[in-house]
Order: sequence, then structure tokens, then C-alpha cells
Amino acid sequence: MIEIKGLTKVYDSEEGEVVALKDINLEIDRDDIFGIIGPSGAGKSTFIRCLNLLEEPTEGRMIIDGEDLTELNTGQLRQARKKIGMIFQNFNLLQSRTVADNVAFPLELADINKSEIDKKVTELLELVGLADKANNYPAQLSGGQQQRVGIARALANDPKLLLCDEATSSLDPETTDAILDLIKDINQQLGITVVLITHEMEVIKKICNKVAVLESGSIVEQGETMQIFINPEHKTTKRFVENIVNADIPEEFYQRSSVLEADADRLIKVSFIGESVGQPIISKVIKEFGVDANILYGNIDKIQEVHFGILLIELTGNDFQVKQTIDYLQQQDLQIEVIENEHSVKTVS
Ligand SMILES: Nc1ncnc2c1ncn2[C@@H]1O[C@H](COP(=O)(O)OP(=O)(O)OP(=O)(O)O)[C@@H](O)[C@H]1O
Repeated sequence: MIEIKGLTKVYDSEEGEVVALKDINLEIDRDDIFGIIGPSGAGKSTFIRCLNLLEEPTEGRMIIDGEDLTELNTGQLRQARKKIGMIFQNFNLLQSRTVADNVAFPLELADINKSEIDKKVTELLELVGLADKANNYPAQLSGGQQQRVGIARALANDPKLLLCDEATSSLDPETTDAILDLIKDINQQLGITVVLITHEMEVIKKICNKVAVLESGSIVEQGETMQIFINPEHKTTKRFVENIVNADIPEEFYQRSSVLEADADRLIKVSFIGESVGQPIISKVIKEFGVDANILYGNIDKIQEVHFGILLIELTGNDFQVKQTIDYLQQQDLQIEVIENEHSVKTVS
């Protein structure tokens, strides 16, 4: 488990101090694939460089499995760094070395003997699907293959933590998917914690179970990926999510409702997750509580293997029927938002 407490990084520059990170607090569990997303200049690279111990935080603590990295001396830091692997947007391979020799490089630096290195390199190249490219040079490989070499190299010292710095940003969508699948397998099969930084919400949607949104050096929102996608609160998060999933209801559909002026009748937004997608709840409430339920808008999407959906429903009936219906829906595994007149304006703005 990684605990980041009050992490702050201030750079001194010619124009004065630049606060790149401000009081970052995060907990990352062992089995997480934790995504940090943010616009350009938000502080993502600074964050990952602090985590990789390449940059010394100005303030704050970084605790990995109980060990406070900010208290280590140079020798201890060197050891700690071996337990952190990193992959890069531009792969950072040594062009004059073969694929096998690139993967062997960190093992050579760690003074491992030749036969052990050969064994490890063979295993790693098999793991990333490049056993037949051991003697090729990076320039002879595609971008996706080069990133696989980068991944094999990052795993050479059996790290506990894999950091991914925009690792798929220079790859085409199909190759991106294959690399993300490989990162997910590594997380699940080798039990390696993954922290990735990206400016693409699509990457978060595909593999991260948790996400933090960084803006101007601060975390403006964080949580389970599914919750953040269904219910983004901060405007920056909303902007990222909007382009990827249809978790929001277009304003015109709210305007189609006439119930906001009426007393008992209600306009509700229902969010479904997982198993509850596909349950016949609407026909059930009509039959059971005698309300009329008019669906104004509906959509189903998928995040990783989990489906989720939203409905905008007009409920019409008497006070008691409408209240009972909302109570019933709230008891199911659904998120219900009753849209008030002014709230609807807020929700869609
Ligand atoms: N060495 C440095 N000296 C001074 N300022 C720096 C330094 N490194 C980064 N910064 C500043 O810190 C802020 C955060 O930069 P950082 O590179 O971490 O953002 P980022 O989210 O990774 O951006 P991008 O997505 O464009 O790479 C920026 O204002 C940047 O100009």
C-alpha cells in the first residue's frame, strides 16, 4: 500500500516559485491500477517523478509498505528505486542494444550474474510476447513492440510498483488496447501495483479501478473509476468524462418534461450499475404502485466489464404513489436523483 501525505513540490525558476504540486493526499492499494489524469501543466509528470524518487518533494511524505521514502539516505533510496519500474511515452530504449540487452540492462547494473540474467530476460520476453525478437534492435520494432520491451525492462528487478508515464500516448488505438491489456495482466497475475498518468480518459476507462483528477497541482476529485464516471462532480472531471461516456443527460431532454411545475409528479434520474442493468424496474413500479412512468431519455454504456445505464423518467401519480415509487427505487441497487426545478438547471449546466 502506498500512502502519499501532503505531497508538495515547489520549483524555483527565473520567474519565481512554481507550485507544481499542492498538498496531494492519496492512498493506493496493492491491487490497484490507479490513474492520475489532468490537463497539460497540471503536475502529472512532477507527481510521477516524485513517486519515482527522481524529484525530491518540497514537503510531504511517501510511504510504501510502511517505509517512508522521504526519510531514506542515498544508498537506501537506490535500493528502494529498484522496487519501482517505469515505462515512458517514448519508450526510452537504448538504440545500440538489442531487445534482450535492453531488458538485461537494469540487471547488469544490479550486478546479477550472466546466467541468471539470460534466464530472466528469456522469461520476461516471453511474458511480453517478444521471445522471437530478442536479437532485434529497437529501430526494427513497431511502437507497440518497443513499449513491450520497455515493460519487460521495467519488470526486470521484480518491482512492487509499475509507473506508466503516458505509456500509450504515442500508440494507435489498437496497439494502445493491447498494451493496456498487458499492463492489466501484469497487475493481476504478478500482483504489481500500477500507477499511471495520462491526459486520456479512455485509458482510465479501460483499465483503472481508481482515478484522481489533477488540476493546477491539486487533486480536485478522486474515487472509484465507476463512481467518477457516473457521477463526476468537479467541472474538470465532467469535461474529461463527457467526451467518453454518456453519463449525463442532454439539456433538451429536461426541457421536454412538464412535471417540474406540478406538485406530486417528479422527474428522476436513475443510474444503474452492473447487475441492475436489465432489471424490469419500470414495469414493476407501474404495476406495483400505480404510477405512470414516462422515459424521456435512456442510455447504457460499459466501463471495463461492468455495464451502467441512466434513465430520465417522469413519474406521474398522487403524492403517495410517487413517494412509494421513489422509496422503492432507492432500496434497489440504484442511484436516484430527484430533479428539482433549479437543480435541473444545475445538473445540466
Ligand atoms: N524543473 C522545473 N522547473 C520549474 N518549473 C517546472 C519544472 N518542471 C515543471 N515545472 C512546472 O510545474 C508545473 C507542472 O508541470 P508538469 O510537467 O508536472 O505538468 P504535466 O501535467 O505533466 O504537463 P504535461 O501534460 O504538459 O506534460 C508546470 O507549470 C511546469 O511549468
